Amino acid sequence: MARIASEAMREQLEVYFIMGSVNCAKPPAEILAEAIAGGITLFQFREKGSGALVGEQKYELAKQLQHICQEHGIPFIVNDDVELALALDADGVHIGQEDGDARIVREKIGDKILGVSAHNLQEALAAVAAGADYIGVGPIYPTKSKEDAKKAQGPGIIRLLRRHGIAIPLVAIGGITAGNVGEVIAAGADGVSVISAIASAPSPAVAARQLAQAVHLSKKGA
Ligand SMILES: Nc1nc(C(F)(F)F)ncc1COP(=O)(O)OP(=O)(O)O
Ligand SMILES: [Mg+2]
Repeated sequence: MARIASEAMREQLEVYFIMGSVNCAKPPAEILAEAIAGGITLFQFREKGSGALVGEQKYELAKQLQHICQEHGIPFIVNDDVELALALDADGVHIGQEDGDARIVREKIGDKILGVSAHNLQEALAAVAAGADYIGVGPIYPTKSKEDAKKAQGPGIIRLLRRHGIAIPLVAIGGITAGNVGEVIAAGADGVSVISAIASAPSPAVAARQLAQAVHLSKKGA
């Protein structure tokens, strides 16, 4: 298997749903199936925060959600837990600045998708050098989905990275809604990643569809 091509990665990043059991008021499998029906393009299993599952229960939930993704051709990414990603033969992993050395993770996962969080130009340059396939940049807007989130930077950080020649596929994260997708794509993001905008929506399918429409509209206009 070869590394994913940049163009394919950019497309997959368009509507990137991130979720774990703590984000769900209904069964996670139900929410994921609805989100897929609404048009998400990529899924990240992020089992984290107070009350998150661990051990066998975490593994079983991951397997259940991975199966749903495989049934619909949606790539399945695991947050933080590289060993779990390898055990499941997941499509990739996402790591942050505190989750270990991206170079070592790249060696461990071979050609699987590697996503790395970046909050500034130095971290973005390091992620590119380490062999990341995409970077997650944010939080762009204030978020309640991540207990230890850094200060929101606004879409300007995306513009700054692009202006300094960061050309790698880039997804914006943090407080994203259908209403602010336009400015994030206009700033140079290839897509948006959300947790509560879909997981907490009355209809995850409608929420996913509105995000997808907003991204496509903004990309056409970009
Ligand atoms: N999980 C993430 N996914 C993305 C993605 F690009 F995929 F949208 N970007 C950023 C993060 C945040 O990653 P990290 O800083 O390690 O915090 P946590 O492990 O609590 O999520
Ligand atoms: Mg992390």
